[in-house]
Amino acid sequence: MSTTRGSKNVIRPTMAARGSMATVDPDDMETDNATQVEFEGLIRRQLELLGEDPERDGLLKTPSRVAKSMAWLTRGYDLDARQVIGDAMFAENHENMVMVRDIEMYSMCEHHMLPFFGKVHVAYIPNGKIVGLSKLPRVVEVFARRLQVQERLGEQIANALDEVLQPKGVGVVIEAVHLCMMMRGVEKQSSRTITSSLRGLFRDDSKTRSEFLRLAHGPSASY
Ligand SMILES: Nc1nc2c(ncn2[C@@H]2O[C@H](COP(=O)(O)OP(=O)(O)OP(=O)(O)O)[C@@H](O)[C@H]2O)c(=O)[nH]1
Ligand SMILES: [Zn+2]
Repeated sequence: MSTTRGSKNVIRPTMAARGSMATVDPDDMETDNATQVEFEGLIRRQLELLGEDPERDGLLKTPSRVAKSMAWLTRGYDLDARQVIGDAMFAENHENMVMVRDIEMYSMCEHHMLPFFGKVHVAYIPNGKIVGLSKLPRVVEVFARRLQVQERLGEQIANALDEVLQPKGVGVVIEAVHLCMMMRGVEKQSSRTITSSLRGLFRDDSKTRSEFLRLAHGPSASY
């Protein structure tokens, strides 16, 4: 389950941003100076090609802001699902479905590098061990924070949970809107894309599949 960008020169998030995603300052990005300078140069050139003046006051810090922002938005390349789950797996004989639904997700489509975002519903049936609930949204982050397509995002989440938890089944449903279909191109404002990735009993057992899809698509609770 190799998930890193490798050793190439890339703008990268800090160790803190990789390990503890909830608390890190998005501006707190580490990178080697040469990579940062090169990236900022590209953004400055992009501004010029857009007919802008990169020296005007409002744009002076934009290349550096964009570099930090992109490092943050793609930090999933430096994360690994197995590491994120760590040892938060506990022996437990729970034989029914466990589901965390309505997990907020922000990603970027690899075709236009525009955001797509929405909700992810993740469920599994344990096989002798359960996982810390917070780890399911963390695994979503590992794969969402990259250049993606929605279908692959769901498959990668399902594969990672299947591999690490070895459960009786896994189900992942993603409901998302794509800005590349809203603010440009076909300009459809209310269409949503729904994908599902099913493994084990979720794929092979119709009752399990129905229960999962009913729970995933049912109304959200309001607390
Ligand atoms: N399957 C899939 N397609 C996506 C996703 N995100 C964006 N796309 C699509 O990628 C396709 C790229 O098509 P192209 O014809 O190469 O690009 P384009 O001319 O910009 O396409 P339009 O968006 O139709 O203007 C578009 O149909 C997008 O809607 C995704 O997550 N999954
Ligand atoms: Zn797109």
